[in-house]
Amino acid sequence: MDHEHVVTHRGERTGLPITIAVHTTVRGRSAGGCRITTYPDWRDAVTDALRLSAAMTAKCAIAGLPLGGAKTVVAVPTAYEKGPDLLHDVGDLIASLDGRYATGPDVGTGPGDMAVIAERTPHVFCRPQAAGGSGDSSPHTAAGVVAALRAVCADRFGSPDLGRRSFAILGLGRVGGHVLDLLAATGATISAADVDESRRRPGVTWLSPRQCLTADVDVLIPAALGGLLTARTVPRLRCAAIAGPANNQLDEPGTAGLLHERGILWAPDIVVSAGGLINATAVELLHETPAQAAARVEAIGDTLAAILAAARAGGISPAAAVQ
Ligand SMILES: NC(=O)c1ccc[n+]([C@@H]2O[C@H](COP(=O)([O-])OP(=O)(O)OC[C@H]3O[C@@H](n4cnc5c(N)ncnc54)[C@H](O)[C@@H]3O)[C@@H](O)[C@H]2O)c1
Repeated sequence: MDHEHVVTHRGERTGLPITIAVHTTVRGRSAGGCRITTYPDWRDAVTDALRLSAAMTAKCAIAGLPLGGAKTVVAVPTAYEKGPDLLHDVGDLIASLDGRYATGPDVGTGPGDMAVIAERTPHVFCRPQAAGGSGDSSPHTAAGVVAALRAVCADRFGSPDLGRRSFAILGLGRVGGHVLDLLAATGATISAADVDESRRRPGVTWLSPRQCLTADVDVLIPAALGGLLTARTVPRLRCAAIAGPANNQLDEPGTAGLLHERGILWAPDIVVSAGGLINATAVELLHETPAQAAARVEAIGDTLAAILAAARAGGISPAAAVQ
């Protein structure tokens, strides 16, 4: 057993199976989001909690946070509408761990849900600012992405100057929209796509999602869904580098090798996407000032630069270097 503590509990109000997996608290208390979604069987949710909590340990360590990894996973029936009862069940189970674990948003939960969980336990991060939390994480995630883009451009093109480069942003949601604003301020050449046409922006070349994925640009920025880099899509790519906030961009780990063989620099999403987590946990769990938290987010650039340098020196992919 790799994990320090795993508990599956039937919620007293809802009867739904809630699993909390604490991977480790060796580096500090554990943190990780609360995922509420459907699974074929509740045991699959337990398996997911084990996998996701171990991944959180790696994410916190790479981000330089003195925290361990953990995760809450709740398996709900199809079309289930969550309400305060379920969130209070989750809060009670977190409270039973006496501060060893703090939760935040994940698939199926958002900052508003964190405020409801906080009615049962203080061990919550990423609540809305009005509820005493650090608020929307997406501007901080975007700041981390831009720090990562500078490191990518320095490594791939010999200069961190973003204004001289072209970018294609796939997904103009909360994070993608902020990244676009930050890049536009540098004078960079930007194209973008979103399935939602209402996200179209003036001054930006608008593409279909398919065109965006294969755009002839310096850097592709995946900012929508994961799983877009596959054995089928990699041969069609025309970008020189890829770095973005979307989680789980590779369909499977071996795809990093395909990108490396094609000479496309892929910055691991576990590093690039960490800004929101870093800011929220630094401010709410480690009680740092906003300036200290911002410095941690900015350090994503230094962390990635070191990974890219190690990859270059070893002739291996950045994904292999981050292992
Ligand atoms: N919000 C954060 O702080 C944060 C932190 C870490 C990682 N991420 C990851 O970054 C990604 C974006 O997060 P977000 O918070 O901006 O989400 P969001 O839902 O606000 O935005 C996603 C955008 O992608 C668009 N989209 C969906 N499918 C698409 C497709 N096939 N082609 C083109 N566009 C498509 C949606 O219309 C939407 O505008 C997600 O993968 C998320 O898990 C977000």
